[in-house]
Amino acid sequence: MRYRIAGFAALAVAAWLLPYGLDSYAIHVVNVIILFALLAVGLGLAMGVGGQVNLAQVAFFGVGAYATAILTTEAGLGFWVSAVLAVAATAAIGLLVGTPALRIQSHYLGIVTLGLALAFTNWVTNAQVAGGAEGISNIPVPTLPGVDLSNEYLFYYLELIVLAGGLVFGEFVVRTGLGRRMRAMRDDALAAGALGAEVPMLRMTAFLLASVYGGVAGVLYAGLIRYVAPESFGIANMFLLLAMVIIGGRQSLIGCVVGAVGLSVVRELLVDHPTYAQVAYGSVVVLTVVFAPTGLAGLPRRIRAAVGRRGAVAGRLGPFQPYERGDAPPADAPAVLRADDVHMSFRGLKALDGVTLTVRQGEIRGIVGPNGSGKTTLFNVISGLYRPTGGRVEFGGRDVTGLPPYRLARAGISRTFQNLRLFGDLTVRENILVALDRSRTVDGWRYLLRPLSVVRGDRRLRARADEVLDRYGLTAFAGQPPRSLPYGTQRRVEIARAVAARPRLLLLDEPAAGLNGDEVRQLGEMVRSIRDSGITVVVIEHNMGLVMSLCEHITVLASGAVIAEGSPAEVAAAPAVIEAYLGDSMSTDDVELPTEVNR
Ligand SMILES: Nc1ncnc2c1ncn2[C@@H]1O[C@H](COP(=O)(O)OP(=O)(O)OP(=O)(O)O)[C@@H](O)[C@H]1O
Repeated sequence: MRYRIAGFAALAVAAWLLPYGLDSYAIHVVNVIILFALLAVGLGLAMGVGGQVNLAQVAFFGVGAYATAILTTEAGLGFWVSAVLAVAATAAIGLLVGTPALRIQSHYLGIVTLGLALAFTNWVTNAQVAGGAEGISNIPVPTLPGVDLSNEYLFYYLELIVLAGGLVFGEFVVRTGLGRRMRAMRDDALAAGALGAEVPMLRMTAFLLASVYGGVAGVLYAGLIRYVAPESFGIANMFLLLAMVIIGGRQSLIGCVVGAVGLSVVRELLVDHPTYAQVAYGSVVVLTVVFAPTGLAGLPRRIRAAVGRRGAVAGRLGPFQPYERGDAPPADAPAVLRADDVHMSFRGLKALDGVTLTVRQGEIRGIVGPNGSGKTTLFNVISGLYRPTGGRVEFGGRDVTGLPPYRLARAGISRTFQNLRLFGDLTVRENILVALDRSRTVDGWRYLLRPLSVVRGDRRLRARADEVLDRYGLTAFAGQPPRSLPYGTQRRVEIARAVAARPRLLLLDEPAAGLNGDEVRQLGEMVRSIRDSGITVVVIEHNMGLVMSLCEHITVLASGAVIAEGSPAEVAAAPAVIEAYLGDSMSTDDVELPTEVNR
């Protein structure tokens, strides 16, 4: 830490002294590089942190620059008033460009944002108000009392301060709740939603952040160059910017700056050889993607991980510390969950065919059935991943049919997944933090206006996360990415994460899959303790030994319909169940299933 602070201090001093060694051309180049760095940080926030492909970043830059140009020259407003309006306009455009992200993702989103960016260059090339192909000149010099900003040496310091502010703010976002939820969404949007992260709002926030950085860079560009023309905001610069972010490392904001500086220097060196320049950028990008997919900034971590894998001793999984017992629910406890005649069809295939089910408060309910009988689909409907094609789901007496996962999670439904959906690039502690964090994305204004309250809130969450880690014996792995852990430990992290969301109803999808005998026994104790703390549990499981010993009630599904329900003994004796898949081998005192179902 001390080295890091010393490093930053040395860098700050070097940056402050830099203009003293530069001629007037070089300082101009540096000023342009800083603008690219600011753009790259914005792009890094949207793409690297939020996982949203955004090929409109240079268009945001253009909107900021053009809005400043138009407002100062045609509307006659002062530079700074125009600047504020220009950034607001860019933010509005950013939200507009982000709207498609609510429906489409990955390369499709890339195509749409690129299309919108091209539409922008087309518009400015043809619109009279934007000066057509000639652009707009005579933008006034920004005024600052006592500072002559027509002097590029002084403009450098303005840019430097803005870039430093942008970096600090970006890092602040990345390392606290908002950025953590965005990173969780990037790693696994589905799991993030199931833990209460408001995925649509987070996607819009990613575009909002990118556009604000783009807008600010645009304003500075207008003030620096005092002339705007369409070619500065075209596709060539967009790809250059993209290359900067990929080379530097999109998941690290510092990496984005490094990429911007590095590639700009290469561009400057190759300025007399434009043909080779394009080939050079392309080659560097390809080499980076192949040999350092996390970019230059990711290299130290990869090296550390590689060395650590050889040398370090893995931490030990501690024992689970049971929860304190809550009050036992009364015998006539109300229903927490009610599914009423739920249907779910996939292009004609009936995965659920009129499932009706009531789960009372304080129960541990087992859901069993042959492969493909609709168990996971039922969970997906209850947790909002699928909107049922028919029927109704009630939670806590309220109709919640078709609500999005994040709303159901916030209402008190939490779940795990059959194939583990941990956030791979977050640490174990951060995985827990995402679940603990209930702040609303719309409260993101606090980052600007009440940053200290954000910091305090995050500190409280971290203390609670440490308690959760301690209870589940995971403290030794707190700082590690989950994928480095043994499978059984990962399963435990997922359960800890689901319970950290403080649900009233916990859905566990095959929690014993892949566990050894001792781990299954521990799992049983864990689930019982979770229930005793006051959380109702529904568990899908193929391990019949576990189901029979753990669940008071079992629902059996076959071909998407409930074929039996009752106590373990009743279910085991039901002829329909035996016929459906359990076979004669099933009885209450012989609970092992044939190997193909006992996994
Ligand atoms: N998204 C989907 N698109 C198309 N078909 C689906 C989809 N999800 C599930 N199905 C189909 O619905 C049926 C029920 O699947 P589901 O995963 O719910 O069964 P399951 O009882 O959980 O099975 P398993 O025990 O193997 O996990 C299967 O035939 C499956 O192929």
